[in-house]
Amino acid sequence: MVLPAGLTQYVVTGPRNIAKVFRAEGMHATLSHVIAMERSFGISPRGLALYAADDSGFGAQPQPQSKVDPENRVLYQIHNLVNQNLAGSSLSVITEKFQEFLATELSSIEAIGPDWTDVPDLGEFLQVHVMSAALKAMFGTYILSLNPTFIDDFWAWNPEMGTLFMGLPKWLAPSIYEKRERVLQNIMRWHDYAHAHFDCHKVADEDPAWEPYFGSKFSRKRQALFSRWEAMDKRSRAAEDMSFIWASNANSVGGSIWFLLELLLDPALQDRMMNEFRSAMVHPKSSTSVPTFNVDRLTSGALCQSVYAETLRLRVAIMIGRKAKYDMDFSGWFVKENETVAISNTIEAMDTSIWNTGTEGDPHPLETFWADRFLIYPGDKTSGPVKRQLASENSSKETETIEIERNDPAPSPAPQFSVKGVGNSWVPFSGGPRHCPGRHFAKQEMILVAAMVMSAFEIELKVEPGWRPKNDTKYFGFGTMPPSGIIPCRIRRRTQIGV
Ligand code: HEM
Repeated sequence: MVLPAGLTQYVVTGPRNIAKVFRAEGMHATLSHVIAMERSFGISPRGLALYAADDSGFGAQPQPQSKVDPENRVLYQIHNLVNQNLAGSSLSVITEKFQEFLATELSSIEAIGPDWTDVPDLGEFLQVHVMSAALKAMFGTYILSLNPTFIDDFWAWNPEMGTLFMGLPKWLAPSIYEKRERVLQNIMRWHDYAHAHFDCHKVADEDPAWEPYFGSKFSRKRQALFSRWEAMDKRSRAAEDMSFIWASNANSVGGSIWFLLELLLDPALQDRMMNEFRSAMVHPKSSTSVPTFNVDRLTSGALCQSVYAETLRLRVAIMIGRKAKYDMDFSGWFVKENETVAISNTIEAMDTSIWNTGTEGDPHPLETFWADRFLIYPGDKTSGPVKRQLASENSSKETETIEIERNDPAPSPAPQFSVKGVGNSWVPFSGGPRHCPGRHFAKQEMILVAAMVMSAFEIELKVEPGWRPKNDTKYFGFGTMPPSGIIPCRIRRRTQIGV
């Protein structure tokens, strides 16, 4: 495996071994987070020293051998803050604002009216509008109004994130470092302005849930937390926010592009999906404005969830690193204390001994997208994510314990979404104490984007018959791989929303 100098790792495979890695007690997170902060996000030397000194782990209690002052548990404290605020009522505010901004953004694209308009690249169209709405929801409107090129600058730097991580020196690629610098300078400009106009410590119940300077209360809490450490100078605060903006946008926007593409490539799937979208639609203010949705209803739709899960199964390729705290046994393979291991979500996602690959008459190889892979149809033993033989083993175990009451209602004919039996094989968000804290928002964002765009617009891809997009493997190992190349299409506004 190609790694930055000094890092060697073993790749751990199989659900039982994956579960062992995710269990907190035997594993540290690796240095890769600190390496990324230095190389990809350009943290200052002082900030880097603060991060590198944090050997306390991600548990609520610091590691017993940890030497860092509990006050300086920077990695744990930032992780914890994100985890607490990207769930529950704090997340609801952000999601609400995301919908509001995306609806306004899509409603006001003047170039697209009732007649077809050529759009050179669907990917770029979504990168601009989805990122704009997500940034404003999370961080307020000034981050963009002060930096009109922010979104272009971000997407110009994004493909180089991995190259920087691998340690490419500045003298060999000064232009890549300039791209990184532009994003950092944009964030610093926004931080200066926001701090000059609003007190980031205003995070009490009576303080606004959202304002235009910092955006969400969560964003203010981040700034207030950073201000506790002297070493978190201007550049380090900007680098930390840049890492967050990357973690959220590079992954979710790529996922949103794929979700929408799968619908556009399959008209029958599109019809089925529109039914789920319509049942969760909150009617728009006017016949041409973009509708918003009841997010809980929308994201609990069985087909929506299956398409979302299948999209991430196929399009996310991440290497999740951990370091052994003591000698460990993985099904007869031994890893010594302090050696590093990695999990590849792609290896697990392609394991034919675990996953359902369809039937002889209706095959669905794991390399291909199957919208129904995560759906269990009542009475159909060939359905569901788990390979048939394993599924019947699981269900015979269940029938031993579940007694059916005589008056039980007949089973619903509707399919149910399920990840039962593939929990440690579907791991695009990692797991254990470092489970991606943005996973709830990522799911909402991807499904909302498809629902809002498809309800407001008709889109026709301008591609050769039989064209299938491919993953851009430049991003392999770093998260969601967007489709490679451009996706020309034409778009027009629906005259009747959602129909
Ligand atoms: C499809 C979308 C996404 C995927 C596949 C994804 C995946 C991941 C993975 C695999 C990790 C590393 C966990 C580890 O080291 O074990 C991670 C970390 C992280 N993700 Fe996500 N993510 C996504 C969306 C988001 C979103 C939308 C946000 C924020 C709104 C977010 C915020 C973060 C943060 C802050 C971390 C670092 C956590 C820490 O160091 O404690 N992610 N993500």
